[in-house]
Amino acid sequence: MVKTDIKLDFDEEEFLNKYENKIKQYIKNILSSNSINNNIFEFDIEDFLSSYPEICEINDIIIEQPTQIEGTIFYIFKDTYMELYGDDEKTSKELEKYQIAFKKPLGCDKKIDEINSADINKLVDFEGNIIKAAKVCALLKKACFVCRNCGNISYKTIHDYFTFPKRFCDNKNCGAEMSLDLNSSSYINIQELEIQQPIDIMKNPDDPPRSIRAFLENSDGIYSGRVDVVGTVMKKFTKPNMPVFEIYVKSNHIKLNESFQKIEVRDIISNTELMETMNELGKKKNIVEILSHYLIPQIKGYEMVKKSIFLQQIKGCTKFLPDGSQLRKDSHILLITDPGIGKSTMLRKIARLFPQNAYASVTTATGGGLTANVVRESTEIGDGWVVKPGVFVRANEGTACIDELTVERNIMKYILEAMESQTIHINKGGINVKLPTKCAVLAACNPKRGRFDSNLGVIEQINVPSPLLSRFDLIFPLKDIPDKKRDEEIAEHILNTHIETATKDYKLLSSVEIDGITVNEELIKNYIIYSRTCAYFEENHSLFRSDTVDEKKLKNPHLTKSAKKLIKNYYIDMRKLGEGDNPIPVTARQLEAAIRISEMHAKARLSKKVEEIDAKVAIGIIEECLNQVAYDPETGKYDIGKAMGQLPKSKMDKMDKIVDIIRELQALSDNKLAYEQDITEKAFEFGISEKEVEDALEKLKKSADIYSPKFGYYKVS
Ligand SMILES: Nc1ncnc2c1ncn2[C@@H]1O[C@H](COP(=O)(O)OP(=O)(O)OP(=O)(O)O)[C@@H](O)[C@H]1O
Repeated sequence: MVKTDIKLDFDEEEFLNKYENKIKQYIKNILSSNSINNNIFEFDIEDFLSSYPEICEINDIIIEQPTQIEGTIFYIFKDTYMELYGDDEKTSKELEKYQIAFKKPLGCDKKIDEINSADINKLVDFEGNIIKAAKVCALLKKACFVCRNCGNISYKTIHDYFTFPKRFCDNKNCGAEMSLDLNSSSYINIQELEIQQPIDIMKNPDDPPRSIRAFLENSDGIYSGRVDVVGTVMKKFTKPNMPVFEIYVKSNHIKLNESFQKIEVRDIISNTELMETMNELGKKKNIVEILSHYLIPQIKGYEMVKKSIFLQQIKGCTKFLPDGSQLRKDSHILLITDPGIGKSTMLRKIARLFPQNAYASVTTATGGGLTANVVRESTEIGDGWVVKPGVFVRANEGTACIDELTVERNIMKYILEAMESQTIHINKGGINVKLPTKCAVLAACNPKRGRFDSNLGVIEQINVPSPLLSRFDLIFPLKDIPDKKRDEEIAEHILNTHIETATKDYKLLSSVEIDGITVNEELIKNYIIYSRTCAYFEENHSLFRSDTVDEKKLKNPHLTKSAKKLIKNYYIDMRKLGEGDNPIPVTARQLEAAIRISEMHAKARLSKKVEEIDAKVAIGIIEECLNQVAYDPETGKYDIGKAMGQLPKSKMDKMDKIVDIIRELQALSDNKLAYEQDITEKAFEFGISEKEVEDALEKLKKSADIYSPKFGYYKVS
């Protein structure tokens, strides 16, 4: 008879009579075929019941009394282990470090906002996003007690973290209080987490999501991601001498959720009819335009922007270099919009499309809120330093929708790393960790002066430093220019949207028939997942059915010779325009953007190759962008500097000219200073207006190329 070290309120004798042999046989089978990781023996309830369906009631017993059953099963495990591998003192002591973790219990999955006091001491299974993670600490798990009176030694498993363990000698004629021998006790890793209800599984996504504190035993350190947790609901006094408790979850089985696409794709490839529908859709001409149009039905117009956003959701091809590093497949898009044209509506719509898509408005989030924060907060264990994943981390594998984007230089490097290498390194407060940010960025902001001015460079109109600006594949200025026809269309659209949402008689916002196929938001989402993961390559199906998807084996479309030729010729022709003293029209970044967008378009057509049509569309989108942000009306030429963060070359030339004028005037004057009036007059001879002189002097002072030792006078630095 085994004796657990916990006061039992269940009949262990009866439990063992009924189940011990089958549990022992199950453990023996597992031990002989698997190694034990991390000192955790995972008791897979679902797997156990598949071998012993006749005792399915054991699942409910475990759910109702997990702590007691964990103790009993541990001692059965210990007996079995020693039967198999020897029962010497050393093995017995070694085994003290082991733990039992329950996984895949049946019928106890809950949403975080459903976990309450009725679940105390019961097993629950829930999923959520890690919003806070403390550093890994050591927990006294198996306390060793020694009786100073009679020398008796005994062990006690610690389940309740918030009461320090005590023990009295269980020798008959002793009963003295035992003392804790910390050196002979055994410890395990423990990490405190805060896990939040995912919005996509909330009844009302607009409610504030609830979170719960979880203590993860045997943690290797997990700081972000969506996780499945199996644990026991515990209670902790909130205040001494008050019978009021806070609830938390103690767990030793947490699993990073499978990648979202994988779960969705598995549902899709098991639905032959759905796949046939989508393969039919993929064959339609202009399928990309059609689906892009219906992606954000509540916003009228901006078809090119919607197409780019639709393609961004599909993502480029998964490619690895020989050293295993991955080429960025995400396209980042920046919308610079006049007020009130619908950017927030677009971003929120995309953020709600998939669980991996996340929304943040920089006016509320700090820089760390975008990448990750390491802050000191009240924690139950550890020294208070916690990691709080930001929107780029929460959007891993999805899209980070960043509204009101403004970036101060001091946080730029973090965002640059997140967007380019798609990871962020954290090393603060004793926490040193790398978090994945494999997300596309869909950012939007208003121009500083309220309206976008095509004569000015982008960098002059928004608060985004140039190194960051050059990471965006596409920059679209959306201007609110009064236009009778367009205003009528938008007014009609907004009014109809309001009528439909009031009468619930959806037309604009509902599904649309395409050659007998009903296309609604659900189908578009499935289509995006189907094309993004290249599940239309049948040879990929086996990958998605396996436990882990080896992305290196994933089949992707690749550039055909004709597509490659088209992109290369476009790039070379554009570069020719920058020869001599002309501004540089495009750089290699636009070349890579063209490759990524071509791949997205090919996948959006469910094509197994990236063909000329895809390259043409990609070049068209990039040219549309360049026309709006890189075209310099003054010179009539493309100047990528105007778009990607430098001043237009025409403006730079004028500023250089003004510095030359100051230098000349300095040399001619007694006080070696150039008077502003003289600078303006001289500049006028070169066609530089007074306003341009004023702006240039301001910029030159800011960049310390010149300085003003006396009001109205300037000197070259
Ligand atoms: N082209 C459009 N089609 C349909 N609705 C539109 C359009 N433009 C604006 N709206 C409506 O106008 C309102 C303002 O939109 P939204 O808040 O997204 O604008 P915004 O660009 O974020 O404004 P701001 O830049 O000032 O924050 C929304 O209700 C939106 O539906």
